[in-house]
Amino acid sequence: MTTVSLDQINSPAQVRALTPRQLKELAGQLREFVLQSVSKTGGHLSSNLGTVELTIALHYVFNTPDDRIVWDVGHQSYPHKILTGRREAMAHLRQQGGISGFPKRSESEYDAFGTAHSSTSISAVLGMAVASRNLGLDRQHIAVIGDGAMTAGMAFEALNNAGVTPDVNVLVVLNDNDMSISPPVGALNHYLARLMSGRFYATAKNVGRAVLQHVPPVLELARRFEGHAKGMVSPATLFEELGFNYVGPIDGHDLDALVPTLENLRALGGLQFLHVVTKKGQGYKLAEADPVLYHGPGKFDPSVGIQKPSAPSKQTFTQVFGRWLCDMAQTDEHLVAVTPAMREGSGMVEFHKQFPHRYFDAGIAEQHAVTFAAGMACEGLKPVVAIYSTFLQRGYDQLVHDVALQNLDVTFALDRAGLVGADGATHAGNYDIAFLRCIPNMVIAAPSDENEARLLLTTCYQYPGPASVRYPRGAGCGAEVSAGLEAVAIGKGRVLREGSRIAILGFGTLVPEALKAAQSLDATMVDMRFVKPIDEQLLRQLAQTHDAFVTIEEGSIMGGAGSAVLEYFSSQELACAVLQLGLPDRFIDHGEQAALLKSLGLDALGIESAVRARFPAVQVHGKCA
Ligand SMILES: Cc1ncc(C[n+]2csc(CCOP(=O)(O)OP(=O)(O)O)c2C)c(N)n1
Ligand SMILES: CC(=O)[C@@H](O)[C@H](O)COP(=O)(O)O
Ligand SMILES: [Mg+2]
Repeated sequence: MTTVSLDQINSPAQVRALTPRQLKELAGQLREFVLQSVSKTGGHLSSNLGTVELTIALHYVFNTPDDRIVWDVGHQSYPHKILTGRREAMAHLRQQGGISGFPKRSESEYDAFGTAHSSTSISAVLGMAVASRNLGLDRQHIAVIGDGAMTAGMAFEALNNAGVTPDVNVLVVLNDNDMSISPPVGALNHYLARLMSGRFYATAKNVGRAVLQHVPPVLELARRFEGHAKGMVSPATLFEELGFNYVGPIDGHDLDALVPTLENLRALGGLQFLHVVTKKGQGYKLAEADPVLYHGPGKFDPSVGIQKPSAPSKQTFTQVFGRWLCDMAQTDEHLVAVTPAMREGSGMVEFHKQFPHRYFDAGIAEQHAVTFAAGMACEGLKPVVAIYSTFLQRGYDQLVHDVALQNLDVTFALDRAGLVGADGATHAGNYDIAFLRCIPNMVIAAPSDENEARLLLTTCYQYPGPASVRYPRGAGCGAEVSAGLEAVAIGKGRVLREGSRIAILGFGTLVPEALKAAQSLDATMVDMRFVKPIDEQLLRQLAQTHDAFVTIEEGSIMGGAGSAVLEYFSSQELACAVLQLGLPDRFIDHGEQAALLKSLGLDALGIESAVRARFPAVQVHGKCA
């Protein structure tokens, strides 16, 4: 028998031509390739090591791309990318101009649906399945969803809808590795653990394999659904109650179990639910031992694993928040903190350790997290919801209807505001200023550096209503952070530099770059601190002494802080020229944050030249004539 080589596999059709033994060889090579490749580029490692066999089995059994596979979150889709013609492109994964870290329809016909925000897969495949049914197309639709992603309400909304949708082929593959990014939370996790435990798992694995070998598959499954082989499957699981045929749990690393089971399910069609058990980090001992650390590492040497940096690096905004949270919690016993499944990314590991009873991981459930905080605020607790800007999009109605409308005292720590780098457009926090500004009662703070972040967190926390503090991924200019818990006046900016004719109004962490430009232009530079309420008094004063304004923010220009300035001037019938700098009206793909900002003209030089181009008198004379 010939040996298979991953180098020669460029499409699933080639996978389908392999023998069972060759499929196993391929799995070994694919896993090694994923490890080597991610160690060079950085990316989501543990989840991908865990989906190698499942990916091979799915492409082997199903007729992709005609059959549709939707990868939930999509952070586990690297083996799929490699088998669908993107092996070489993996060298530029998540880099500017390179392929995305998530499935993307424009990238490949095999990427049936763009994902990255979790728990969308079942809704998407249900929609596709209805379309196939209505268009008379005979195809399969598969959602691969993790146990973490399964905790979101949206996944259950889709199951609920699917259960009463006639004549659709939907296979949900629950990839249960007993991990979210952090250890999983919630009662569903306990339920899945019960399904997996004891005799059910052992029996399904051993007896199931024997039966599948000796009994015609379709017949065997039909028998099971009639209840004649109930010892092999869990009786009346939640998923069966919702209208699916539940099969499993089976070992998701065992191709001999996966392939025939999937073949059976394909033959059956209709609503199928397959529970597979995998290990996050499978095959790389260090990741198996610490799947959290290896969830989304940067570059590392796989022979030694991730090492602690030798030199201390700059403090990130996330770390500033994490320290502030612990310090504030020490002084105020009413403080409670909520995360929708992002403990590590939001800097809450230490808070969880120190205040376990005041820490709440709501699961991947942003909507619930926001309203849960609202409920606590009603009763006198002071919740801090730490949430990525992009994920707050999921909790928008809850923010408007449950928090702001009732003017409840909830503080939102909005991490990953602005461009996020390697995750790209799906994760960019570009819209929060625009979507928060229009909500009555909201206070919106945009700190310009690390120390300002601490000051504004305290200020917003002390404000007895809904307030948000937005800060970006990574470090800022490296400002020293005071140890105190001082507050500043709400809605007041600070003048950093007095110049003439042109005033630059900075909102957030582009202020240091804008200040450099202001120096070259001899412009006034203001750190506005707040987008809402905006410092009207200062704007009025500046309007009397300046001819032109420049606003700058790491957020969408449309509806952003610059728009707030324009709205104020217009309401006062002040005819000031305003140049709005920020993020343009298009999605910005992955790439290194600083390089992307530069390419958008949002570094000091870019700001300066935009100002000179718009207000040419400055260029000629150094300032407006
Ligand atoms: C709406 C949303 N909230 C949070 C996240 C961040 N996130 C990405 S992967 C992940 C954990 C997913 O767990 P699971 O589905 O079990 O996949 P695993 O990582 O175990 O492979 C989280 C919380 C997200 N992508 N989307
Ligand atoms: C897939 C996903 O949503 C997360 O893993 C995300 O990539 C984390 O981003 P950070 O690295 O910015 O925490
Ligand atoms: Mg998981």
